[in-house]
Amino acid sequence: MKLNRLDIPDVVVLAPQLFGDHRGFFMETFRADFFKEKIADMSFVQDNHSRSSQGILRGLHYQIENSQGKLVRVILGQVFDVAVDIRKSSPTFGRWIGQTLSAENRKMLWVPPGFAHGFYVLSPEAELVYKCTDYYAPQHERSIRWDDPQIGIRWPLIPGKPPVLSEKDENACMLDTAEVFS
Ligand SMILES: Cc1cn([C@H]2C[C@H](O)[C@@H](COP(=O)(O)OP(=O)(O)O[C@H]3O[C@@H](C)C(=O)[C@@H](O)[C@H]3O)O2)c(=O)[nH]c1=O
Repeated sequence: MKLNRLDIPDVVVLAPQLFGDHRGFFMETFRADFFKEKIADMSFVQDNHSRSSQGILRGLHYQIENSQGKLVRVILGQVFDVAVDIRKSSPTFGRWIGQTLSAENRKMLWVPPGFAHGFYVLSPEAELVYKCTDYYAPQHERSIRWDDPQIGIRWPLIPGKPPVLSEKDENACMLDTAEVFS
């Protein structure tokens, strides 16, 4: 597993080692010992899987209590995946990291607790799977606007494919009025 720390050091891109042969390929996508030693001493309690069509944007989501760390990968298609640091005391508060994750590049993004997460679908269809360090807690769910100018995410929007949002995400608030982490 190759590990690459990004401009926000807590956010990590992982690239599994691929073993290809005449049958196809094999790769390890998660090992608790590696994760604990190299990234964070946290355990995962929930796995999620979602499918979305091109132009769908989900985010920017977080849970203000039971904050979830998420280990995200794409098993079909391609997305632009984003983590935003919303820890008030962090030197990188309000900054974002974006990575293209695809079934082809097999990269994974580690979005730590204390970050908001979202993605925009670049391919005709995309399926995302992600492991979470805490359980879904709808009462603590929050959403920040994907296009908050204070955050300034440079989404690689496809011409003619403006982001399609859920009603919850349409009504999301800006970072300056959002509940954030201390
Ligand atoms: C997230 C989630 C949703 N649900 C249900 C609630 C709802 O009826 C349906 C769809 O939920 P949502 O609209 O919140 O799904 P979605 O917009 O895909 O929400 C997800 O977005 C990405 C960006 C994340 O980071 C995730 O943590 C999660 O917030 O699924 C669960 O049962 N368990 C879960 O863990």
